[in-house]
Amino acid sequence: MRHARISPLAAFRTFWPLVSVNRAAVLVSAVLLVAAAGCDAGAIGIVGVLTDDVLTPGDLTAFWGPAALWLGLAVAGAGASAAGGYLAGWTSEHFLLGLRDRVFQHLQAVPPDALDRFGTGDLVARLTGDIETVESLVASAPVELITSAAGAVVFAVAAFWTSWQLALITLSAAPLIWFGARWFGTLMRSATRAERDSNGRLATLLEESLANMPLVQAYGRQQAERGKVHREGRNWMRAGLRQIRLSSVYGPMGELVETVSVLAVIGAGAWQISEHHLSVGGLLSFAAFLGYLHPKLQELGEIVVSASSATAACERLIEVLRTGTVRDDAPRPDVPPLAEPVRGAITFEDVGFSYPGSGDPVLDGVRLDIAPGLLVAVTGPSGTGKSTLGKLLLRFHEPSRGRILLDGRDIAGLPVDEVRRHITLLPQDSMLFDGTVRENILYGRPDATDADMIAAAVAADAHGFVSTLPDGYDSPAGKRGNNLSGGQRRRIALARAMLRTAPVLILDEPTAGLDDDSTARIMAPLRRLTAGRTTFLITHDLRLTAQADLVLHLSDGTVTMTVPSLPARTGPEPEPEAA
Ligand SMILES: Nc1ncnc2c1ncn2[C@@H]1O[C@H](COP(=O)(O)OP(=O)(O)OP(=O)(O)O)[C@@H](O)[C@H]1O
Repeated sequence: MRHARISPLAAFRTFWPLVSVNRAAVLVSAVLLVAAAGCDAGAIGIVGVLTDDVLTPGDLTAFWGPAALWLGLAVAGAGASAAGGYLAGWTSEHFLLGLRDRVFQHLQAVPPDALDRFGTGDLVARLTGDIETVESLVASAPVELITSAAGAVVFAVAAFWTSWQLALITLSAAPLIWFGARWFGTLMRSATRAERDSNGRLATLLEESLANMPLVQAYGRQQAERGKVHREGRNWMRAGLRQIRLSSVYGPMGELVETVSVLAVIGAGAWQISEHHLSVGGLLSFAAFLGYLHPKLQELGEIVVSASSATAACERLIEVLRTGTVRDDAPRPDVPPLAEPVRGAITFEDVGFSYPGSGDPVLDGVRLDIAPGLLVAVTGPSGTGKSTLGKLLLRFHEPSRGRILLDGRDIAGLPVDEVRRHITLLPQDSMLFDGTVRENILYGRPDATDADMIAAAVAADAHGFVSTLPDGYDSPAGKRGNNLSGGQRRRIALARAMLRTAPVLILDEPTAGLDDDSTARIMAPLRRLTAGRTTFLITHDLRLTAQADLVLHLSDGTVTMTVPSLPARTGPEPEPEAA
């Protein structure tokens, strides 16, 4: 798979405006770090003075002035370095937090199926490792670049001031370091891209394998799963080793260049001293400047290398940010806001839909007119578009043609949040969170009172079993609700849906996977939930179809509508269990 390639500068321009960074903090930290480098340079200059004025003549009285100045510079340098370093770190951490929030916010607006192509583990890798790498390029690298470049300039000027001939010899290595860094940067970038992609694939594999552990163990497939994890782990290791090989060559190559340059300086310095163009103190100062200048040049080279390799992570994040979100323009002026209370009348006007990238229409010219409060069973063979109908209602996707109306308003012209506020989805998978039972029920309406919550649990036939849990509503549901049985999870999900007061309901196979007893237990709560709400009940279960006011049968993209032979909502509404 080919990836869009971007330069470090383009990556910086993409990500820098995404997060509001405290620019004053960036500037102050850079100034402080440059000041620290200035103090170091000043202190080194004093080495030469001490050598020539104190050590060579053996004059202790000349020691105290330069010594006090050196100490003062050391204290000021340490203070500036500590404050500048902290401020730079503070900016980086805030940038990281802001960028992760921003990318996560984008993901929340992407239709759920569009996220599937990444895989959960890979998305986690992008939101953690890749974001940190982007931070290193966009927030940390500019400060490092400014301070290293300023440090290099300060020490280079000081070196020129001491001996311009020796300084020229030293700086002749700079172009070598620069081109070397560019070349290594290109190699590191492709190595990093391979490493990040492999990391994402391994994370997805691990996530899937761990989530499916009951199946893996029950089918005795542990060895096969171990094999898959090992193979992907080996790919990751190889990609990591390629990075290590490159960086282990880059460091020593820089040191080699430095050694050659130092030897040349010592030789030329010795010749200058013999010609009386330079004092021993001057050569010592120069050597000390060199000791500081070379690391700065090396740092600049490393910034070039790591900036190039960081673009690989930038590309992976840009892929996420370019994944299309649900269109949520400003409300269309021709669509008046919904009149409260929303009744839940649903109309499909000649609706057609194809998934992006697949030519065949899933729905083709669907026309429906559903009066408020009707229970509509949606049936049809697998893959005929029953769930797709619900996704269009929730605006996870937009119809390719036609319109969907809620109480006569085109939902495409209303804010997405407004549409979803009036629709409750009860997905096939109960989707509980790792919190308490209370938190899971209140997810439907966080500001509901305890009395409302308990009333919803009673109506969902959940109150009885919740009361027997050790901590009642404060008992942990476990990861994905694992502390509860399948039927109990379903009833908690029902209570959560009950708490929402939305007039439209989408139930996706509410009895799938439940045995007869559990199905029988949720029938009455289901009828209470659907009462008075326009309900789309996606189901293959004939017991549920028989309860409906209308049955929609999907086939070949079109819909036929029938009235079930057994009229449904007749007879008294079943009473909820006693609280
Ligand atoms: N995200 C997607 N991208 C591409 N095609 C999709 C996507 N989701 C579903 N489809 C295709 O659209 C068609 C309708 O899918 P949908 O899930 O709506 O069917 P369904 O009637 O609900 O099936 P089932 O009864 O098996 O749940 C199927 O052919 C499916 O392969």
